[in-house]
Amino acid sequence: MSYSVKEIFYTLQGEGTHAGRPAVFCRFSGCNLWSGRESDRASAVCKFCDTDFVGMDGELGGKYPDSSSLAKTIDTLWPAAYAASKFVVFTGGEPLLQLDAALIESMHACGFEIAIESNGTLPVPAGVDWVCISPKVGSTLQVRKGNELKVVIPQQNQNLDDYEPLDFDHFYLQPMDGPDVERNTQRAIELCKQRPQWKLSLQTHKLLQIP
Ligand SMILES: C[S@@+](CC[C@H](N)C(=O)[O-])C[C@H]1O[C@@H](n2cnc3c(N)ncnc32)[C@H](O)[C@@H]1O
Ligand SMILES: Nc1nc2[nH]cc(C(=O)O)c2c(=O)[nH]1
Ligand code: SF4
Ligand SMILES: [Mg+2]
Repeated sequence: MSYSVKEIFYTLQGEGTHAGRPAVFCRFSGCNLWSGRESDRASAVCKFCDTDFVGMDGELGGKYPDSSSLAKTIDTLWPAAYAASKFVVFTGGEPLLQLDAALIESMHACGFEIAIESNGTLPVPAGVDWVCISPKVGSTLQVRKGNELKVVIPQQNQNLDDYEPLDFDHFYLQPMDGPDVERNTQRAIELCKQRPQWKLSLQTHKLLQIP
């Protein structure tokens, strides 16, 4: 199968458990919860997205004809002398619309540990090494276990009680970026203190002004 990729870049993971860890990000085009068009945002299931995932016009974006060509391109961004710590994050858009067994196999063959950032509405294929799920109110959460659950707050009609029984190793509250980010951050801090099952996840790449 071919893959539609918006961009591929090497940076530090900004969020969650692996914040600060060098990673190649592969951002797939397209999402099942928003078209990516501003004119559709108000009527989308997910209305607060901070990301342009439309088209294939970013750095190293394009249509990759097969898994080995995509894996090879991702591998070129990793410093060759440090092959033991190869780490790729598949995101989007929604990566589980495209990530399949062939690409997982090709990434492992290149020596990569594989992480995903997903909205949790689609099944996770076998072989993914780190599963981060960020549920969206108004969508049906299919993935109920994984490594980290990263809930963006606040969302209308959100109830953290719905998430606390799920089978994740880490529970994060991430303040929604936008005009109210400071207020949302204070709210996240208060909620973590009230419900210490949760930890704070900041989007450190934005604070650092790196990709
Ligand atoms: C752009 S999404 C792509 C992956 C996947 N579609 C998902 O939603 O998890 C990557 C991460 O950014 C988070 N995110 C998106 N918009 C945000 C915003 N305005 N403020 C804080 N986090 C945001 C998402 O919840 C998700 O954890
Ligand atoms: N540095 C950095 N860390 C990230 N963690 C999750 C991201 C995403 O957009 O999925 C992201 C991103 O876009 N950049
Ligand atoms: S599900 Fe993820 S990629 Fe899709 S619109 Fe929401 S935050 Fe953006
Ligand atoms: Mg991002």
